[in-house]
Amino acid sequence: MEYFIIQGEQKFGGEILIGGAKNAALPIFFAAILGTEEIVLNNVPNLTDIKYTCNIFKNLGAQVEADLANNKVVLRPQDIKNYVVPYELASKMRASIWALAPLVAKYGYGKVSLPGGCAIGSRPVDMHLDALKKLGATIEFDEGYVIATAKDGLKGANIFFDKVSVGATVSAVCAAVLAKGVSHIENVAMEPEVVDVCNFLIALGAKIDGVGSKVLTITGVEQLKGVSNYEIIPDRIECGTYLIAAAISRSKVTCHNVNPKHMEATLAKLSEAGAQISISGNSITCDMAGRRPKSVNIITAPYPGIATDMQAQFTLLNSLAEGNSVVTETIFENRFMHVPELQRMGAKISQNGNTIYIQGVEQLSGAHVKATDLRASISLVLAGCVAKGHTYVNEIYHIDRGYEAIEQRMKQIGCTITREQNQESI
Ligand SMILES: CC(=O)N[C@H]1[C@@H](OP(=O)(O)OP(=O)(O)OC[C@H]2O[C@@H](n3ccc(=O)[nH]c3=O)[C@H](O)[C@@H]2O)O[C@H](CO)[C@@H](O)[C@@H]1O
Ligand SMILES: C=C(OP(=O)(O)O)C(=O)O
Repeated sequence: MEYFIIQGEQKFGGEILIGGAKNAALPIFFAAILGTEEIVLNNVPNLTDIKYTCNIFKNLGAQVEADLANNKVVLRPQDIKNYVVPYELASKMRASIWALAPLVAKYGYGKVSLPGGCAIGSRPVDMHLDALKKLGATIEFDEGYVIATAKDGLKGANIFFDKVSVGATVSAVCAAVLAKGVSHIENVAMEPEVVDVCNFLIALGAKIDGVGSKVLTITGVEQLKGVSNYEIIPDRIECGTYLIAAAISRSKVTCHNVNPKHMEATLAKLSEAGAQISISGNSITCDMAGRRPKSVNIITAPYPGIATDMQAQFTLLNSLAEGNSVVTETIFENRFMHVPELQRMGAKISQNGNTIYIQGVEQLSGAHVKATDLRASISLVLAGCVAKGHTYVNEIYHIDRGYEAIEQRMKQIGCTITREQNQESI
C-alpha cells in the first residue's frame, strides 16, 4: 500500500492549472454508450476512475483510444456488443451504475453489478431504478446484478424526484433521450456536472429543454450520433480544494482554467473566512494576505449550495480558523471520517449525528492518519502540509481517484508530498 509522507510547516503559494471534472467526465463516459459514431472527449482528467471506466467501455466491446497524458479520449460506442458490466469492473467505483440506463435505452437490455455501499454512506440506487421503471423498463435482481429490460424500447414519462439526486438525474436523462415521446423530469439536480452531461447529449443530437433548471423536458430521438470535440468542464472541487490550501496557510493561490460561475458558494464562504477573492476571466485567486482565516458555518446542500465534496476541506479550514463553527452534512449519513483523523492531529471537534462543532486551533501537529475516502484524504494531505512535524497519510489510493497528478500540482503551489510504499506490500 502506498502512503504519503509530508513534512509540515510548508506554505502554499503559486499558480495551478485545474483539470477536467471527474464528476462530469464519469457520467459523460457512460452517456457516450448512447452514441452511434465516434466521440472525442477533451479535458478528460487522468484519474484511476477514468481508467476503470475505459475498461468498462472496452469490456462492452467498444473501442477506446485513451491518451490520458494529454487528457484526450476517443470512444467508439458503435462497436458495443455486450450489455453486461461484471462485478469485477463495477465494484471498483460507484459510477458504474450509470451504464444501466444507456444500455437499456439503446439496446433494450442492460445488466450491471450493483455497486453496494461505500465509506461515506449506503448510497442507494432506488431512484435510478424507479426512473427507469417509469420509462417502461422492467427491473429484476439476480445474484447481485440489476437487470433492466425494455424489449419494445422505452416510452416518455413524467418523473418527479422526491429528493435531489445527481446520480438519478443522470440515469433518467440518459434513458429519456432515446425514449419514444416526451418526458418531463422534475426536481432534478442542477449541478454543473449534470448540465455538462445534458450539453454533451445535446451535442450528440438529443433534444433537452430546461438544462440547468429544476425541470427538464426531453423529446426522445431515434438515435444519437457522435461528436468530434467535446470539452469536459473544469473541476470545481479540485479548484475549491487548492483555494482552501491558500486559506489554511494564510497565503495566495491562483487557479487557472476554471469556471468562476460554478464556484459561487465556495467563494462566498472563503470571502466570509476573510480571504480576498479576485476573478479574472477563467482564473480565481484566493489571497489571505498573511491573515488567519475566520470560522465559517457550513451546511452542505445540492447545487447551488455548498457541495458535500467540499465539506472535508472546509472542516479542515475551520479546524485552523479563529473562532467556533458548526458544519452540517445533509447529503451523506457518514461523511465525517476525516474527523477522528483530524482529531489525532490536534483538531478540536465534537460530533452529534450529522453535525460537527469545531473550535479552531492555531496549529495542528503531524500524525499517522488514514485516508478513508477521496475528500477526507485530500483534507488530511493539506492538513499535513501546514501541521507541525511529519504526517503520514495512509491508504492514499482514494486521492488518485479524484486528484490528477497530486504530487506535481502540490509542488506547483509550493508543497512537497512524497509517495512511499509500505514494506509489507513491496
Ligand atoms: C446532491 C448532491 O450533493 N450530490 C452529490 C453526490 O452525488 P451522487 O450522485 O453520488 O449522489 P446523489 O446526488 O444521487 O445522492 C443525493 C442523496 O440522495 C440519496 N439517494 C440517491 C440516489 C438514490 O437512488 N436514492 C437515494 O436515496 C443519497 O443517499 C443522498 O442522500 O455525491 C457526489 C460525490 O460525492 C457529489 O459530487 C454530488 O454533488
Ligand atoms: C465521493 C466522491 O466521488 P464518487 O461519487 O465517485 O465516490 C467525490 O467526488 O467526492
